[in-house]
Amino acid sequence: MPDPTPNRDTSSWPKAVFFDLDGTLVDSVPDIHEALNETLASYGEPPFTLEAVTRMVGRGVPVLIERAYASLGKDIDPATRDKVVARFLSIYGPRAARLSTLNAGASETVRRLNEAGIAIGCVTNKPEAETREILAHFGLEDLMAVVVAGDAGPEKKPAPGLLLLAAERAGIDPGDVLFVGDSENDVAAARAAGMPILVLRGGYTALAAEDLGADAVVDRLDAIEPYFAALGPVGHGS
Ligand SMILES: O=C(O)COP(=O)(O)O
Ligand SMILES: [Mg+2]
Repeated sequence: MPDPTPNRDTSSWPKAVFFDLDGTLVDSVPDIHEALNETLASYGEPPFTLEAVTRMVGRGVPVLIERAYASLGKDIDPATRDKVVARFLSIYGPRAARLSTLNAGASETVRRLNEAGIAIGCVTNKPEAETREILAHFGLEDLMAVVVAGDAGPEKKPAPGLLLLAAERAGIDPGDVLFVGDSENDVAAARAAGMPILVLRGGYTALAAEDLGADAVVDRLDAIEPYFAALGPVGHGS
């Protein structure tokens, strides 16, 4: 048992919890996999396995397409890539939540924190339209104080800009926000933004969860709350 820390007031920390989307709130890769293969087929290219696509997700759609073509051993110039991105989104957009499922504890955790007065955000490299479609499909969009997606303007994660924009829009100091993600991009973005970071095991990364450099690793999203006291303004960084 950890020592009790009676003088530490962490009851008001965090003021907000931001969640990554793909691989964190939602296991979204089945829909990405299907749409990517349909996109590639339309250009006469062969399909990838679900596992291969899982390793391509995490840096946004343009990088997904670049990684797919790199895996095919093909160079792709920026103009062609943008055309393929547009085709992918036209296929993926209308059915981004058909095969996807919520990760264990996602809905309950977002609801409970929201009821406790903690502002909830979603900060993802995925574009906003598809992000909102997925959140709405799972009944989470209305619970979000802020949604900042990959096309919001700032450089995508691992840069900190999307997280900082979300904090600004929520009117909350970045140090009062906990970020929950699944990959090295999330950890790097959170560190650069000055936010503590928890990582969910089993997300979209080739690395072991313990090696991502997060403040802690959780097996399920409903296991994050016990970490609040330790990661709060006093505990963080100690
Ligand atoms: O769109 C992606 O590549 C990944 O999105 P994420 O930031 O929600 O993991
Ligand atoms: Mg992710």
